[in-house]
Amino acid sequence: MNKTLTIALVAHDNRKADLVEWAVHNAELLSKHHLVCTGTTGSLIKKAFDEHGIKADITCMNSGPLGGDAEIAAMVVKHQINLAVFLIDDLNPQPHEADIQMLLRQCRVHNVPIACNRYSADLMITSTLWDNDDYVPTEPKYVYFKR
Ligand SMILES: O=C(CO)COP(=O)(O)O
Repeated sequence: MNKTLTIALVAHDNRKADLVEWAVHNAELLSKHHLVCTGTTGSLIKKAFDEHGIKADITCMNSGPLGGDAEIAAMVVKHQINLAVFLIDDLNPQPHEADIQMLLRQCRVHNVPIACNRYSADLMITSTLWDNDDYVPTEPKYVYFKR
């Protein structure tokens, strides 16, 4: 991929091992991009990258329950995120469910690709569309009533 992307990486506690493993597996590619993570996810990815001698540009926001998802959602709204990988723990409740839904919703509203499993993440980071200047993503066509 020739473009430099800003990629959000977020995982719930029970999915962090999975995301760290995925990030290390794809470190060569990820190290060419800017990574924005929620606090704990980012510190674990940094640690794993350090252990493997991988240099990467990683920005850590607040921890998810303390507003990290909300900060990344705000970046999505401002079109500062090109791609998000969000491994959600679908089997346990989270105290900040509202923020999680907000991040997912803002990615849908602003047409930001978001992978919620590793298979989707693999497909998204290997897509040739990133470098295809003729490809223009179709925006969602919402019909809504203005109040
Ligand atoms: O809770 C999260 C996402 O909803 C992740 O936050 P942390 O990476 O800080 O654990």
